[in-house]
Amino acid sequence: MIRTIKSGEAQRPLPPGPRLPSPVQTAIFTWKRQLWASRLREKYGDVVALKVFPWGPVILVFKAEYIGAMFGSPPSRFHGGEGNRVLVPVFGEHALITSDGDQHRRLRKTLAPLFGKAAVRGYQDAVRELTERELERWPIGRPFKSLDRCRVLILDIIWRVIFGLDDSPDDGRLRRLVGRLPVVDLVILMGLNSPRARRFGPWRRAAKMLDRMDALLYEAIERRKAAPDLPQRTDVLSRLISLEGAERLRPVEIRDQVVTLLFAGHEPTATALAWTLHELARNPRVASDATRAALINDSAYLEAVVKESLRRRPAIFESIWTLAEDVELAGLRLTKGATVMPMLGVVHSDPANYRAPDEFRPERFLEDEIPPHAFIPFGGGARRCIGAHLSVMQATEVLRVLLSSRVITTDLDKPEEPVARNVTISPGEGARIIVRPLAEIRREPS
Ligand code: HEM
Repeated sequence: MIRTIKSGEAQRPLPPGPRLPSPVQTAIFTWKRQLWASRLREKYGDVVALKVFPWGPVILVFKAEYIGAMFGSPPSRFHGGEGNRVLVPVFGEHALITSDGDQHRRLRKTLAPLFGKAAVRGYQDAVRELTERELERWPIGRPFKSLDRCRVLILDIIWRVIFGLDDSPDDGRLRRLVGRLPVVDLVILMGLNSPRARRFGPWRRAAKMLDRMDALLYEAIERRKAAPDLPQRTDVLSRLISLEGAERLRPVEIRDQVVTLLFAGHEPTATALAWTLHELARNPRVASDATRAALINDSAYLEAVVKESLRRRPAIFESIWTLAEDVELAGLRLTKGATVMPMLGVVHSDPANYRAPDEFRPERFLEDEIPPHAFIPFGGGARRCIGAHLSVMQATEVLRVLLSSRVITTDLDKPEEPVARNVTISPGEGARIIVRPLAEIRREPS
């Protein structure tokens, strides 16, 4: 299904695709890719070519089987780091997400244990404590955008995971700055990549904020290096600082990993959690089963709710990889240098993979057999999301705390429109919900 071919054997023109001018394709892809992807598949098949700025030729892959073959490829065939070059001005040259080859392998080996299942269990109590604290701030009985509150909560959690309980005083300056940085905005990212644009308007402001963030971050690294309790600390920063021998990281490498984990860990997780609340507010039967599960500590059902939400409402719709050699994929010959995007979100709504894919039915993750490579919200292969366990655990714990004391509904009649917001696909109204105490609902006559 996929094999390397000799240079020069690759096919021109590209696989089939629309003939619209590149700026039009860029605009539709940037803002409406979710809707467009299904139509493109219907019209052109399982592998489609587009022309999208800043990548140029882009190959979209829709079929689980082909995407599975890509995930099974050696990392030398597809370069995820090259596909993510646009992130370099923010995440840095040495970040896991912008690296390929030996650097990527080495960083992955270092970082993966910090986010494995065992390590993630160690963060569970912190997630519960921070959720309880955050829920006190949620209004009762009136609608609000839960996405905004999920962002605050998830930043609290990821902050605690990375920095631990920080007793060194920097007056919260770094934290406030990170909360305000607009750097995962695609337009800002593109401008930051251009030395000319960096001198003007919003890009100049973003570049200055980044410089300020770096200065505070390097100060935090130095302070932590000198902390007397460094050997006992279990937070990610302390563990990165304490690495020794061949694993030792330079300050710039520590900086790049911390920034990556902060930003890559924040927005997608907050968006995924908000989508889960959006779905629960519209599916009273599932919400009631989930409440029962929260009250009797049935983690399996709560986790199935989280997975079903990741399936039905994928926060990240595609991976972005660069083809590092000429290959033949599904009989099509593709040229080295092309950008190839496994369309994760399309696989999740494919009737070939799921019965009644538009239904929100967590039971499918407990009862049905999910075909290989059909559930891929975190990508796969050598570039699979390093925060996958952490994200699922966080959302499961948030549901456990939330649903054991509160009920969620909404005042909107229709599901919210999915909108492309930076790198994520998020609910158009910010996942507007109404929260009421569970005790109050239970007293109401049925
Ligand atoms: C629901 C939440 C999340 C979703 C949907 C998500 C999704 C993804 C996807 C699809 C990729 C693969 C990109 C590719 O194929 O190149 C990825 C990579 C990555 N994610 Fe996540 N992510 C989430 C949460 C997190 C969290 C909590 C962290 C960190 C604590 C994180 C850190 C990363 C990093 C560092 C990579 C790059 C991995 C590599 O290149 O080797 N993500 N994520």
